[in-house]
Amino acid sequence: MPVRLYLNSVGKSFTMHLQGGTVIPVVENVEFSVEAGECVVLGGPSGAGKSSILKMIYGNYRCDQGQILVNVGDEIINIADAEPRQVLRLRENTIGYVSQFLRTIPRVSAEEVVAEPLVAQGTTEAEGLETARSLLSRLNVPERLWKLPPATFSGGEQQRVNIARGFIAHYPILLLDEPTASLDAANRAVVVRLVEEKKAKGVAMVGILHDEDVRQEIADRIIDVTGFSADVAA
Ligand SMILES: Nc1ncnc2c1ncn2[C@@H]1O[C@H](COP(=O)(O)OP(=O)(O)OP(=O)(O)O)[C@@H](O)[C@H]1O
Repeated sequence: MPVRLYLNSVGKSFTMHLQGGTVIPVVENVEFSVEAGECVVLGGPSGAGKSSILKMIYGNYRCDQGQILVNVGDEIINIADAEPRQVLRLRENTIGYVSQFLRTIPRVSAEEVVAEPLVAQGTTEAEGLETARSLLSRLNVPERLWKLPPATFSGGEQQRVNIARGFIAHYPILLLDEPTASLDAANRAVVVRLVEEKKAKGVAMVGILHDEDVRQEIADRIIDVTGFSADVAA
């Protein structure tokens, strides 16, 4: 299977400018690749750097060292030195992010919120909404809510709207940031199936999943981030 994502000697530290420039080293020499159709789960204790690695891949955090290479058609792009405009383009067509938290936009209905990334990729509005409704239904979001803005939804309902939004579009690379946290068993099982469907389509995934059962079901490989610890004492 072709490699879709390759992290080469990636390192990250935070400089706390308001605390006299204290430097907090997080990870160094992070090295792994993810193939099409594979789900790699980042493991290790709290504070080991799992979220930081995911955020660097998504271009939210700059990495200080190394390369984060993604395959885009015939091109290889290094996210570590990509321009912000290039990062935004990657987020439209190449890298998706499924997280627990929904940023609600006032007056936009749940089905439109979900359909938006697919419509942005060129699908018609009608088809986007139809796919959105089918995902909302699979994730057990009650039909009476589909035309309402999610701002007033319960925490769990908002989370499921966000999961539907994260899975709807076609990205060759998908980042999973605790997508099953606080879901009930039925909806966890739906997420597991959605991940399996993405694998079958050749999507390369990197995830943070604390739920042991879900991890067992979807992880093809677990990478312990502790091995990349940049602890100054080490
Ligand atoms: N924006 C930031 N500014 C300063 N320090 C940060 C920032 N983000 C993360 N860190 C620090 O980097 C280290 C790794 O954090 P990170 O969130 O990546 O760990 P994690 O393995 O995902 O932890 P958890 O499982 O608890 O979410 C922590 O010591 C954290 O305090």
